[in-house]
Amino acid sequence: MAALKSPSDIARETLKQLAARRLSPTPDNYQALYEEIAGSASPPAFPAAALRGILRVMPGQTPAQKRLLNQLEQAIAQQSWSTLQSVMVGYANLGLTPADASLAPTPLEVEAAHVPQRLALALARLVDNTLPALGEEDMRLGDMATQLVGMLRSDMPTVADTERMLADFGHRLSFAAEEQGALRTSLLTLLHLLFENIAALSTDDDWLHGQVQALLAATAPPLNLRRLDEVEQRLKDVIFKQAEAKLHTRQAQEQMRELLATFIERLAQMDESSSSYHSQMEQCAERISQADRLQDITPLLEEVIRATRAMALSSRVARGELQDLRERAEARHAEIDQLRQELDRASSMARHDALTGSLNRKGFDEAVQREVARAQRQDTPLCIALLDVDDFKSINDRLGHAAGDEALVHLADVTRQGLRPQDQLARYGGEEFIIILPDTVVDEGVQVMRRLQRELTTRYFLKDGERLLITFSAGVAQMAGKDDISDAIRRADQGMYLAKRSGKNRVVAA
Ligand SMILES: Nc1nc2c(ncn2[C@@H]2O[C@H](COP(=O)(O)OP(=O)(O)OP(=O)(O)O)[C@@H](O)[C@H]2O)c(=O)[nH]1
Repeated sequence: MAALKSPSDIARETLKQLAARRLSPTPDNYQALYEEIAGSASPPAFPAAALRGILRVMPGQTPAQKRLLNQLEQAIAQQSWSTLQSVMVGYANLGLTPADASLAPTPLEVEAAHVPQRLALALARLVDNTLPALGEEDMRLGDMATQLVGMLRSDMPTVADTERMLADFGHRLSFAAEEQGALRTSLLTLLHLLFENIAALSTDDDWLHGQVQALLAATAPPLNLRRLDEVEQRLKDVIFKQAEAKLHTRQAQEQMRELLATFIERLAQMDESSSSYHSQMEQCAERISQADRLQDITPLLEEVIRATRAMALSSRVARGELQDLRERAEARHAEIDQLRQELDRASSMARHDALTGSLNRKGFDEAVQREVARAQRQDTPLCIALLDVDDFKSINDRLGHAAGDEALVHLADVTRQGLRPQDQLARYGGEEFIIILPDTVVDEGVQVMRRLQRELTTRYFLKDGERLLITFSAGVAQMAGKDDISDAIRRADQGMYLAKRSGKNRVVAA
């Protein structure tokens, strides 16, 4: 700008500049501008010392704050008012305008704004696992879960989205869970009413009454699958007993009716034949008393013999009919026995092994199907371990079959206690057990089995004061991809066979 001589020119120019620079017309601004235009005052010194003092107390914990502190240091070093200005604006905008290009988040900030992948996947699994328990009544909840799981399994889900969607889902879930709780309670109430009703119908049957009382006790919360299994079995017994009682009553009534009808008919016949027999006898006796000659008596005697034979025949027929009735009653008895055997077969189809309380083959088949589906849905590993007690025959031979049974119960107890709640133990054959290990890779599965072996060395099986060490050989196999589970079981079996062959009390990964 050319030097201006007259003060009025300088004053005019100062007013123009105030407007041009959009500065407030304060006395300070006017004076500073006037001196600048007149060239009379030197530019103010840069307050580096004061700014350094401020620098020392400025916060610098977060990555963004550290970056701004660096800029402030540079501004002081370069005595740059514009850098200083951008630092101050940066501080003022911290947390307000992350989208501002000058405040673009650093990689660390980006990471902090996203949910770590492992946590996101664990959350997705948690949401997935809650759904079966909630039924399918609430479609909206299902949709929300699908969206939430989809977001959690996407690339870098943000904390903000996760927080918002989890809060919405949690809100809806609390309603659904409350509803499920109420449903459960009212179903249980209905079940109890049903049981009480059965009890009321069978006041004269002590056995049935006892069973119903046991059912009522077994269906009191907390419930679990095993107790429900017992309930199922008891209920089958009760139903059978009811059916049997009904059948018995009907058969007994029928037999009574038949017997009564036959009896009356026989009685009438007997009465008829015996009264005609009697009158015939009386007539014969009369005629015999009047007969003087033997040849007159002979035909009368023949008549007596004929009448007596007819009488005997009619009694034989009556006896035959009664015999036939008895045979029919026995045949019905055999039918009832057959029904009872069928019930026993049906009961053995329940899910648990009666001796050890672990799952039986049917229970295992159901459980493994569930776990395979879950592993495939969630893309998690699944292991199968097959174990067979070593030299079990010698325990039986030496201590008896009952002691062998107790040893199996001991092994099942120790095994169950050494496993996680989500692992499942099943009795696969006589002294052979199978374990489902969800979320487990083969090396971990082998470790689990070795830990069980160690556990058995510290917890002896005690029989009549004798401490017996029970050992087992095991094979462990991991289900691969979309494998058929029977492949994994077959491999585990091969592993177990190898463990036996290589000296027993071993675990082999297959
Ligand atoms: N007490 C009892 N014994 C059973 C039961 N189921 C099977 N067994 C017996 O278990 C024994 C298994 O014998 P083996 O197959 O020769 O096996 P082992 O003696 O354990 O020999 P290795 O398997 O080679 O270690 C047989 O004698 C069966 O009768 C059961 O429920 N209770």
